[in-house]
Amino acid sequence: MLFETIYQIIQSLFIFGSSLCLAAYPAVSILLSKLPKVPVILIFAHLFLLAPISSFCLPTLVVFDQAPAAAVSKPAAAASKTTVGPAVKGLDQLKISNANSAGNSDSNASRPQSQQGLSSTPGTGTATPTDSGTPLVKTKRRIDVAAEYAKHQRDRDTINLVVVGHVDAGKSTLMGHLLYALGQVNERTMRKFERDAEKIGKGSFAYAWVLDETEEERSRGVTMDVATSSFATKNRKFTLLDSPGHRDFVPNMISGASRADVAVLVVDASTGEFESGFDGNGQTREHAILIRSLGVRQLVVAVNKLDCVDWSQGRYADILDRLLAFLTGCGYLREDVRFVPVSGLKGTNLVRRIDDNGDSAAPDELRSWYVDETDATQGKPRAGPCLVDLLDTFTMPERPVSKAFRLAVTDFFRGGTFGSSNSVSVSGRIAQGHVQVGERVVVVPGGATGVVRSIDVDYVSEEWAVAGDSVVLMIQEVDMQQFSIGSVVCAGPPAKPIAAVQRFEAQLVVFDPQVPITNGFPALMHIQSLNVPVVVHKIIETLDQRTGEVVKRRPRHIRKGATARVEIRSETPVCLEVFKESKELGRVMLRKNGETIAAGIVTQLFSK
Ligand SMILES: Nc1nc2c(ncn2[C@@H]2O[C@H](COP(=O)(O)OP(=O)(O)OP(=O)(O)O)[C@@H](O)[C@H]2O)c(=O)[nH]1
Repeated sequence: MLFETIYQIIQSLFIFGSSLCLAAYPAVSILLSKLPKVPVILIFAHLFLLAPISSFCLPTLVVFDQAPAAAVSKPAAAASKTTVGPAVKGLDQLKISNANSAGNSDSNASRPQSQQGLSSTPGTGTATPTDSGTPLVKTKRRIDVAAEYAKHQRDRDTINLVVVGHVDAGKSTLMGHLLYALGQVNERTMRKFERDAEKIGKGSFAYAWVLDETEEERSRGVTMDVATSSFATKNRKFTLLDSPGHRDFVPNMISGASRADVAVLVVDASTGEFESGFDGNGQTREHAILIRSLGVRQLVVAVNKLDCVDWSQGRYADILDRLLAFLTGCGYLREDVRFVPVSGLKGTNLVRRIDDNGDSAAPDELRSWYVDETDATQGKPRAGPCLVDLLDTFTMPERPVSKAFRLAVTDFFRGGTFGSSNSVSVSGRIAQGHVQVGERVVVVPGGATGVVRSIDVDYVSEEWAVAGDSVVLMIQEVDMQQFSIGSVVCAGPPAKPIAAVQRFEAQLVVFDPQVPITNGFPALMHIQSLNVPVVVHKIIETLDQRTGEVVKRRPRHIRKGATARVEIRSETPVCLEVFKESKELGRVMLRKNGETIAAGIVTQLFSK
């Protein structure tokens, strides 16, 4: 304070002196002109000296007039344009924020400070310190993802569609042909698939090659892992998950199905083939039960290879009756299940109706009976809907966007599009919530944190993603060893991450195990993409499936088809949610000796 006062007095004296000199200058110069011997140069030198000093003093005075607090409370737009030194408290903070919004600084600077990420919320676009305290997150402005999603929901919402069915039912051929007919595969590629498939004696698999991409799958003519693709119909966008039908690959099929909203169940209508998929241990039954247990409600049944039975209406009707009885018995609603007669190989009834404006090559047998009943009542029968028509009417499932972010990891690998060695790319479907670039996330189990550096949604780079999106997140500042299949990436603090437990209670529906389930029964538990050994530690009680009332307490075993409450223990920590909190992360499936024996929901978690 004292220094300031003295400094101000000196400045005032200088200003007063220089003003006096200026005012007196004309009179003095006349006087000097009469006295040529006086050293005029000295007087001019004095004036020149005073001028710069006073021009320096004036702004300095203005700065000291402003209290530091006033500078902080100024809007950021004004503050970011002021080139005042770092001594002015508060402005250095703004500079960090602006520097962090590289490439976005213009738009950021013009917004009020409250919107510039100056809040202390982690991962919200501020200079978030790392463990070592250094600013880490080079984020863009914080996006209100829920609001953005609400605005663009219709344009961007994608339905995850899984294709299931018994081995060789024709799933890959059907979907490969559909993708080709929708223009997702170009002519040249298709002709190449045909030539190459022909060369190895697998000509009939050419369309399947669109989805079966590995050499082993192609040479064996068997899908082994889930293939992902995408396509759009008039009103819907789909992420397609083509799953394997062979019983050896059911775990892969579960991994695909656990990401699905809706399904196409493909059945082979040819003589004897429908029966081998449906009766006994066929995968038609197992897949239908599995996807229902995983939460899939809406189903299109593609009755395929009808060309092999001359498009027989009787065969179609028989398959429809048998499947409908079975499907409604295992929890599907009649109105959520639709049937369509098709040939994946010939491309019949896939993307066009078989009436006049549609497929001119459609067989007359099919034309004769496959009519749309609603139009028939108006006296002008037209062909029934094709596969794409039915896909187009799937109801968009609700996305739990407002819940805390959770992504169950399906796959992970070091680095990513930026080739950064200290980052890990993880793929999976967002089970709930949303995420954006720059956000801090936590990996469970383990609790390691990292920062989302990039997001790919269906192979397109995006700033944010929401529940239901199939994504690849590149996460920085986290070690690859922190991840495993089944890890769950969660919103960072202060949000509560998912629990990782080794003991929990579940309500199971038991299918048809070879050996009855008793206390201490070992099994393999599937949750999302994770398979983990567990033990049914204790059967608590059996329940009435319809009313939920207790039938028997502490029974010795669980009968086929019964519902029971059990305690399950796992060898390693598993990320789980109680079903009523999260439908996606609260479902479990038990398998034993390659057979699905039970499916259910998590009802309680125990920390120890
Ligand atoms: N005639 C006829 N053959 C078909 C039809 N659809 C598929 N196929 C044949 O059935 C065989 C198996 O087809 P895929 O598409 O590989 O069957 P898939 O269900 O995907 O097999 P997996 O995934 O390994 O279970 C191939 O030889 C196809 O050409 C059809 O509509 N009609």
